[in-house]
Amino acid sequence: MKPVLQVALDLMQLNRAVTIAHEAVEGGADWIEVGTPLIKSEGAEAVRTLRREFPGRKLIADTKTMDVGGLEVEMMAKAGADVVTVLGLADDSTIAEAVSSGRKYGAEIMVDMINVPDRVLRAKAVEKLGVSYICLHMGIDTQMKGEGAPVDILRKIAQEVSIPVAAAGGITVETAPAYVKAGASIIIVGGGIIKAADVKQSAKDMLSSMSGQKVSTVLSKKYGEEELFKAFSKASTCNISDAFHKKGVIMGLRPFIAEGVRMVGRALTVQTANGDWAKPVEAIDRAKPGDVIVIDVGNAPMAVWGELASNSAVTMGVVGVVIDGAIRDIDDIKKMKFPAFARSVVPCAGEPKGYGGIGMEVTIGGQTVRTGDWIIGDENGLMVVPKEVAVEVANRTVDINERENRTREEIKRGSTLSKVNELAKWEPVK
Ligand SMILES: O=C([C@H](O)CO)[C@H](O)[C@H](O)COP(=O)(O)O
Repeated sequence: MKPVLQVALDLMQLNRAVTIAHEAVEGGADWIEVGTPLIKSEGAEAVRTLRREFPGRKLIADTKTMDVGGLEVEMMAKAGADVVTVLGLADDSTIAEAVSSGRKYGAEIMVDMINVPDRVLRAKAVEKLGVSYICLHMGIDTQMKGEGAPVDILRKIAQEVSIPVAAAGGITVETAPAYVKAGASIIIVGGGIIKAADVKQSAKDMLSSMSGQKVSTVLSKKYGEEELFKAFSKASTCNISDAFHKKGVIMGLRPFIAEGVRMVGRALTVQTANGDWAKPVEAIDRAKPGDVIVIDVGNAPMAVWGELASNSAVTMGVVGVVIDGAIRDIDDIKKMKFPAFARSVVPCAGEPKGYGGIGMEVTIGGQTVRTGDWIIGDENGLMVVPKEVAVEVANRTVDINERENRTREEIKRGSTLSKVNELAKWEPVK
């Protein structure tokens, strides 16, 4: 049987959700999910509204019920939901009450296995409680660490239960086919559709992908450790700053970077003294392709880097230089389009005496930088992302960038930033 496409309306704003739902249904989406964020922002009114907008179409209220299953299912069923989600982590009595209430008020129960330790065992157990669907789900925050819903677990669940199994969690046109092949009857997609400028086409593409056709997309899957260069190259330092909660911004250095160029690389750190260019230049020979040489010279006035060092760096595949101090030959360096960030430009350099060292932790523009940390720079400025959190920050960065693309599309259609975000409604009351 053809798998069902369920579009998850994970938005705060109900009017946006209705518009996106219509576009998704025009693109062929089968079921409509009132996403958890939408239920938390608008309550049962969101379910009522979407019920009115889509009479006869399967409507899922993603309440993620953890307690008081009977009452929550009653509320959602009365508001028009056909399916209500309950967490697999909930007590059996919560799930049993939800099933009873669903039978009374006309709603089926889908059990969301998010963060359940043994999902196969739990799926078999809840099936006995009378639920109608099992959803193998990797939550959005967990996805940001580069993890998708495990296909092998889905396959095992599908083999062990006789009720339909859904898959959810960062699914894109690249990853959907594997879940269908593993036995998923329902493919639940949020960001992989609702972030698109053209939601209708995105839903069509998802359905094509689910039927086995090769489809390309601008909406990204989540990235792992080995794909961070690609991930950080997809968005600006502004997106990174938003994703990293304004941490990691290297202050006070001037960008000497060509328009539209983004410097992305892993730091190779250097410490030196005023004007001493020995260790900065020796670091070039120790660098790996894709490194950014990051020099701590304590904002000293004499240059420790110039055009010859930049040409050497290009030879070694170094992608840029960051100097908490002075640079020279900036006219030539700009002509080379070699990304450079420095506090000042001067004509004078010092002597190669060899003070300092290579590879140690340094402080640049108020930020700690270690060899291996990610350094990203563009015309907006310079960021450092510690290696330990780089996967999560990179995925959140790409997500922010993609959500902005949808906002931009709605502005293009005649809205404004404050209207799209309903700023007046959501100004903090305290
Ligand atoms: O249930 C969901 C999540 O917990 C936010 O409420 C999403 O609907 C589900 O993860 C599908 O959305 P994507 O992961 O963005 O495809």
